[in-house]
Amino acid sequence: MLEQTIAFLGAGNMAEALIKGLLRAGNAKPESIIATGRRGERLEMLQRTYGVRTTLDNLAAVREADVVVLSVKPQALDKVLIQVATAVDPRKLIISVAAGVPIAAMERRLGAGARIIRTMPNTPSLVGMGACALSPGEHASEADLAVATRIFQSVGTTTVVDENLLDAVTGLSGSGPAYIFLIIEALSDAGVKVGLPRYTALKLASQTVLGSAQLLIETGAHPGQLKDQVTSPGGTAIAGLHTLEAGGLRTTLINAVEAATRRAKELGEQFLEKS
Ligand SMILES: NC(=O)C1=CN([C@@H]2O[C@H](COP(=O)(O)OP(=O)(O)OC[C@H]3O[C@@H](n4cnc5c(N)ncnc54)[C@H](OP(=O)(O)O)[C@@H]3O)[C@@H](O)[C@H]2O)C=CC1
Ligand SMILES: O=C(O)[C@@H]1CCC=N1
Repeated sequence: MLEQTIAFLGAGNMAEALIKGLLRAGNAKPESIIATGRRGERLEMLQRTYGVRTTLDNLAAVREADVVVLSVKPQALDKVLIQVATAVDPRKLIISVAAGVPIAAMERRLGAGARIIRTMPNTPSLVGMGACALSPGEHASEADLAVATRIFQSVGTTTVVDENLLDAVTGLSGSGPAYIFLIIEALSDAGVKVGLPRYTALKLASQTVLGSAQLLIETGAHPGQLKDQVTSPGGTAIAGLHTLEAGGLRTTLINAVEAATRRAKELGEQFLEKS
């Protein structure tokens, strides 16, 4: 159980996933969580559902908190940092989930000694299956990293990476759920095309993605080896794979991750230009 009071500035999708995970894992008490936002009705819903404290006042939340999670959109972050900077001191740990925004840019607003950990989680955190990478800033201690790791381990797996790799993480696992949902939707459409009822197709497509990932993780085998196990000589899978290769699926996925990584860098540059 974390003893700290944790404030989530901007209680949207990511913050809710983390709040839910922390409570479900028994890692935090509802009364030690404060969620902020702009809309009263959203905050009321969070209070009703999770029993957490809420406020429209970011500054008041930061004053009370030991750990501050910056969970607004990158475009809204600068304004929030300016708003709360006077209440941030070296006793508080700052955790950012904002895509693209560099630690140095946040330090510029919060003071050079600020203890910051920049992270990149993803939305499967909502069901405890997230993948999060964390990058500690210069002034964050080992204990800070342990606290942040504990928070994100409540909703999935964690990895520590150098900050210069976080945009790549954003392109791969941060944005990745969107790619996978598109693939599942497309596979379901394909199932319907070959005659399956929609519900059956969606169920089979989702379980195939889940099961394949689980098989890969549990066996530790190379994906190529597992692919070969599905692929009989002259069989059905190789016919499908040939079509995917002809359609450039690998290149398309590589291009997608590269484009999302580039976009994360752009968001960081835009933040630096404006701040
Ligand atoms: N969604 C994802 O897949 C991922 C998102 N992230 C990062 O997480 C962060 C949040 O994203 P996400 O949760 O999806 O976005 P949401 O839009 O769901 O949440 C952002 C929340 O911030 C609130 N907000 C906006 N301005 C302020 C303000 N000035 N003070 C307090 N609250 C404010 C919004 O309230 P209102 O609705 O009232 O405006 C909203 O509830 C982003 O920085 C994003 O880069 C990281 C990994 C994955
Ligand atoms: O699209 C976005 O900006 C966010 C960041 C990572 C995933 N979604």
